[in-house]
Amino acid sequence: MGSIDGTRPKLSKDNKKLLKKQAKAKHILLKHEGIETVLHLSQSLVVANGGLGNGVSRQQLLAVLERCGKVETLLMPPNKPYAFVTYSSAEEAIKAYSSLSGQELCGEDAEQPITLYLSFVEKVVVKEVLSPSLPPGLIIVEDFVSPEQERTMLESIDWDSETSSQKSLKHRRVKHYGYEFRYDNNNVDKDKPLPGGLPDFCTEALRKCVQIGLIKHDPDQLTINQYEPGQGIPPHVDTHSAFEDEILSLSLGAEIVMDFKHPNGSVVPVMLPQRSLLIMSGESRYLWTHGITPRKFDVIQVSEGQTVGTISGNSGELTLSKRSTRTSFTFRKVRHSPCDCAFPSECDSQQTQKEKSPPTVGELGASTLEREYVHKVYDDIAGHFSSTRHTPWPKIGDFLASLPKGSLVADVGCGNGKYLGVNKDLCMIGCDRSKNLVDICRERTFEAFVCDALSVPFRAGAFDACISIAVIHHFATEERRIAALQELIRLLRKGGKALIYVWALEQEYKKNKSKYLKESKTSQGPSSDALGTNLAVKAPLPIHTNRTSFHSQDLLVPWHLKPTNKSKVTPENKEQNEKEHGPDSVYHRFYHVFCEGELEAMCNRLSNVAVQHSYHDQGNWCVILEKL
Ligand SMILES: O=C(O)CCC(=O)C(=O)O
Ligand SMILES: [Fe+2]
Ligand SMILES: [Zn+2]
Repeated sequence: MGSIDGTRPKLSKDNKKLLKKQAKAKHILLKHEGIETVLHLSQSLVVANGGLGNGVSRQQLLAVLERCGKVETLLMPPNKPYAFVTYSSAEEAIKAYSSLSGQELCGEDAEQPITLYLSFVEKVVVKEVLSPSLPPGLIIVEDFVSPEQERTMLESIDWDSETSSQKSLKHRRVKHYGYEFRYDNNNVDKDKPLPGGLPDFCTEALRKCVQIGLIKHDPDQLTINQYEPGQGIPPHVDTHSAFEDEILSLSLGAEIVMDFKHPNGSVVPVMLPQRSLLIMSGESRYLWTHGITPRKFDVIQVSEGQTVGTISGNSGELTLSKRSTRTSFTFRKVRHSPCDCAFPSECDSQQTQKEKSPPTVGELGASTLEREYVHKVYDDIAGHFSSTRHTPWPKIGDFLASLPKGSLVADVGCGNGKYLGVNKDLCMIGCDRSKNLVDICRERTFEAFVCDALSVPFRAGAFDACISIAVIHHFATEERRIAALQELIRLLRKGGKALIYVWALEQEYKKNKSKYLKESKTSQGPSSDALGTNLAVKAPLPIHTNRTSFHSQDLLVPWHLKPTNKSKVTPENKEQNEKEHGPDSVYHRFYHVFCEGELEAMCNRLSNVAVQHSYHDQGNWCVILEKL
């Protein structure tokens, strides 16, 4: 406000801008990270925009901070857009606060300079995560080949000879020997070995593997992957039925961090030093995915002697390492009989056998089921349903708040439009299968239209972000759930984000009951046992008792319709309702509730996305995806 009382010194335009930006940075820190800044002076500061996540390295930030005094500690949490510095005295911290706030810095990967904003913090608290241990069955042998051998091997690759076994994939260059690996079916043509077998320049390294007893099988397939900085490979499990247990990967040319993920969501970043050999076997080969995040820098440990293995979560020891060209030699042995590993959930050999038993909900059955038990029901209960859906969930609000101003966002399955208006800085468009719900959105003056989530009439890559809240669990088969996911991803531009929520089988997580279980009320109406309606008899699926734990993944969930202002009960529609849904007006919605890891595993099967975050929120499994 343009104060003219003359008591306050007039701030320059630049100063005002700085203060405004600083206030905004403080607000974001508090809102997203729970970091509380203080007004009084202290020895510690938070440096907003000075984090590893901003592409700022420890060395770079230290150099700037040390101009103002002696730095006692500098904590840089992995992937975060801030760092914490503690000076040996408050005077030094004050000096830093006044001279560095608003200062521009060119990050290591800078296209644009970033601006630092400093604020005082009482004390520095960062959740220290214990250094994870390596996934079981994973071994790294350092200095597996000599620098001379490395050079010979790299120089011997004939990238120029155009063969079908060499492809320039979007994310990296590849070349196959022994057998061609097909990226369309993630398998090899076992009866079509490539002429020439494995090249001679590998013989020495392979002999060493056998000699020191590292492997049981002699590899007969080699894939050479070459990654430029910024390139990677999506998380995957090498197809069980394609290759035997041990998979070897020799890292040449440069080090890189490979991420291993367990289906329960835990991620273990593993440093693969230059000239090291990685051996994946057992659980690490069959159950964990491995992948390389496409980026130009890795977060690594500064402490010397820590060049191999897992990266600690200790933010006092982390920095960035610039990637350079890495060439990996992945050796595998083609499998000629079905896999009988101990991890059937990830095993394609063991799944095919399962799929031979008759499906419970066939493809044709699936769309009929969805029509009767999802689309029609939502249309009938729209008014009442909408009256129970008003408060946006905080984490979904946070996701929307994190998107840049002006982002174009699709809410696929928007229901009553609960999220369409939560962030006025976004341009949001909703769609839903239920016309009555879409009408409610329009009454609320939101942009919304009717469409099916399997086919959203927008051009591919049109959106900066998408949300899919409580939608995918309404599809009756896995293929349709994957198709819905793919459609969502199709809408995203490269680098675009999607937030997905599905209902969880596990309604109690880490000893906490979800809101759904806690809200158990006696007024919830009859339990499933009392529902002897026609529908229940026709329904091929178990009927769930509301506010209790789930006993099956595919089920019908009752909805007890109560009249609302919008859906006034007239004698006529009461009669019609009772005819169709029994005297209680109980409707049933089909759900497939997801078990732990299921949503993430589904996402990981898609080649063009990376799961950025995966969590449990109020009885839902949730992921944030980025389109690659
Ligand atoms: O580059 C690597 O080390 C891994 C390559 C890989 O996982 C694959 O080709 O399946
Ligand atoms: Fe692999
Ligand atoms: Zn298997």
